[in-house]
Amino acid sequence: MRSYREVMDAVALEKLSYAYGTVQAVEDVSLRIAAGEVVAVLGPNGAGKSTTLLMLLGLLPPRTGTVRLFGRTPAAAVAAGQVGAMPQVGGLLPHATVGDLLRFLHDVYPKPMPVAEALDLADLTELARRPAERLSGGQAQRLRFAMAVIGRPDLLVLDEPTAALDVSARRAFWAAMRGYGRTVLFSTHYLEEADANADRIVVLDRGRVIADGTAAEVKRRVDVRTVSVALTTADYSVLPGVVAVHRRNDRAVLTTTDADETVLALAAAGLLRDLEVGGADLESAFLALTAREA
Ligand SMILES: Nc1ncnc2c1ncn2[C@@H]1O[C@H](COP(=O)(O)OP(=O)(O)OP(=O)(O)O)[C@@H](O)[C@H]1O
Repeated sequence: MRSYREVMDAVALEKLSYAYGTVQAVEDVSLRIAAGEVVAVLGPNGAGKSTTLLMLLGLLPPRTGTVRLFGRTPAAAVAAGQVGAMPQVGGLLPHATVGDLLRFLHDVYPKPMPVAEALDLADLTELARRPAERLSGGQAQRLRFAMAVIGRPDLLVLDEPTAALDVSARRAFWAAMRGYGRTVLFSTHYLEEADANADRIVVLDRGRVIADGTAAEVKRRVDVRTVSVALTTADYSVLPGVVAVHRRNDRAVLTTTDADETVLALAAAGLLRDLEVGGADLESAFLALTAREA
């Protein structure tokens, strides 16, 4: 029997796994997303983000595990018009105009939004008569977004929606996404982007969920600093807090999750020469987190 929660969650992934031949792409991923949440799936290249989203959409059959969207199978939820997706790449009919493409989709869905509303949401009103082949990369991406939302899906799934967009195109895209106001699941490589646009961040690495929480919680987990001292032959990797050791010229550069403990241990071991302590930026903190789980 299905639990109440399972019926109510927009997304319920239960112990999902997938392998391409011998490559284990996704391993034992369980995830629940409540209706209305905006969730980012964050991870480095090859972490398993796209594979997870393909299984979620019913486009790839899981080796093990189950997917439920609003308590239904992905196929049933998609057929009911509850799911809109923006794939990582996707052709647009080149000669059709922006308006034509949206009008066509409008007539396909059971409860669509007016074409004018989709144009407005994606900031494409001025470009309605433009053939799709003459859109810039950022404009084409906004058209894919409009095509994903025009059916008024309850769940929007976006796979790296801003890959290859410049800064201003990214900003316009996220403004459009935030205007939608329903359950959104998107994947990204960028911690900053997840932080700015999601209520919750799920960090995936080598096919597994390694962190799941609000941006503040995930950032706290990746609150790392660099401690550097004059290099000796000591084994720095065993010191408390240390997650990575780099040798740079005549210095040992330690990435640590607890700078105080690391410095105290360096002092106790007589290794405290020429100390420098610095902050790590968010991106290197995220890299340190994914490296630590290796
Ligand atoms: N069609 C395929 N055949 C073989 N291996 C694949 C295939 N697609 C993905 N993989 C492998 O599965 C793993 C997970 O890939 P996936 O595309 O899901 O990761 P990702 O997090 O979306 O990566 P990216 O950020 O690069 O898009 C990687 O090791 C990848 O090389």
